[in-house]
Amino acid sequence: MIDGTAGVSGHRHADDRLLDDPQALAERDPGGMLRHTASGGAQVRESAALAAEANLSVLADDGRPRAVVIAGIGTAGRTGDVLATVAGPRCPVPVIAHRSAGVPGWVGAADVVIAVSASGRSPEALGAAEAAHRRGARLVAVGPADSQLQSVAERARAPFIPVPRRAPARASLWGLTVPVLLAARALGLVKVNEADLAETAARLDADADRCRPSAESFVNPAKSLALGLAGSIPIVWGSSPLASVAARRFGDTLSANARYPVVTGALGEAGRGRVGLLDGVFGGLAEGERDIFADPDASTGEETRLRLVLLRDGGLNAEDDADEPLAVEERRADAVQTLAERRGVRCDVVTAEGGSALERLASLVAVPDFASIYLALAHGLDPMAVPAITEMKELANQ
Ligand SMILES: O=P(O)(O)OC[C@H]1O[C@](O)(CO)[C@@H](O)[C@@H]1O
Repeated sequence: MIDGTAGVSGHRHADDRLLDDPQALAERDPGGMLRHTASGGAQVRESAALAAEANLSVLADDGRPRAVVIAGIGTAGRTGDVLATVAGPRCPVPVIAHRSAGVPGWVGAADVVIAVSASGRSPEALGAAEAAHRRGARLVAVGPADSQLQSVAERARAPFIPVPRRAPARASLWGLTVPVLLAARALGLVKVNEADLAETAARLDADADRCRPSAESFVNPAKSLALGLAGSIPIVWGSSPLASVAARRFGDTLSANARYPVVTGALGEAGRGRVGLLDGVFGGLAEGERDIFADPDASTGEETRLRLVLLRDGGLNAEDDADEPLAVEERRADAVQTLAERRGVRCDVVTAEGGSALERLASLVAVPDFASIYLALAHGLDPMAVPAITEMKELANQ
């Protein structure tokens, strides 16, 4: 064994039969990542109720802030990106996701800091909460009850939303996101109403049902997405700012759960540069040399290829509320699909559904979340325990 691989197990090639064996799935998922991920709808309802009990209305006492900083790392940091995209380009104040300890130098009494941590003890969220308090900024904190973050919030007399801890943090995206959105709503910065929350929760429930372990690969969109990605280098592009947040989230879960390298981002940006990947060693050049008669079971792993996942916003956002005209986003998404087809690069498309921005985001996140777990399981990897993260923390002494 190579030094440092203790605790690392799994197999290089995905075993697709595992995915249709519910007992094997359960054995390989001892921490219950599938179960935790299926709780997205329940997390939305629970966090909405917890936020209603916290006194968020005090946030509005000092009027509209100059800026809102969402401080946290990993999944907690992603909630800042979600807020920025749900608030949209018409948001009257800057919404900034901040991922290092402390707060930006300009933060002061005119600003609001939302500190988020699934464990309630990340140095980034704690450092930001302390700094916000010192500088007289309005503070809101989101984390588990009785955590260090709660103590800082109490010292600062700041609202605290006690979101129950689910390990790992990436299984808590919805539980952490909803309080952030509701804090911003109390400040008058986003329009998220009770119906949006209920519909988002229902959407997450329905997707969890479609992606349940007992649903076989040919009817289960997450299992088929996972099997399509197996052995590839995934490229995940979002057609709109909202879809690009979902793309980055898929990058988080593909890396942490399935341990796949992945390129993610916004199609608008990719179209001016990274789209060139489709022509390269893992794209058109590999596809051009592919022997279509070769036995796929005899694969050596040397023919690693790109697989494009396109997250399309579906054309539901009102044009006057968007960064770019919808038609431009749609044309770009059609164009990249054509490009991939011309080069033989396979492409999966997930199209957003639902009325509100939050529900559309949920519809782009849910199936990929499950797919990342099924991909891990097909490789015999425990999607929850990531030895490299633990080892990294130990070595860096965090
Ligand atoms: O949400 P927390 O507990 O502050 O942790 C931040 C990040 O650090 C990790 O625990 C990894 O160390 C991630 O799982 C998490 O998203």
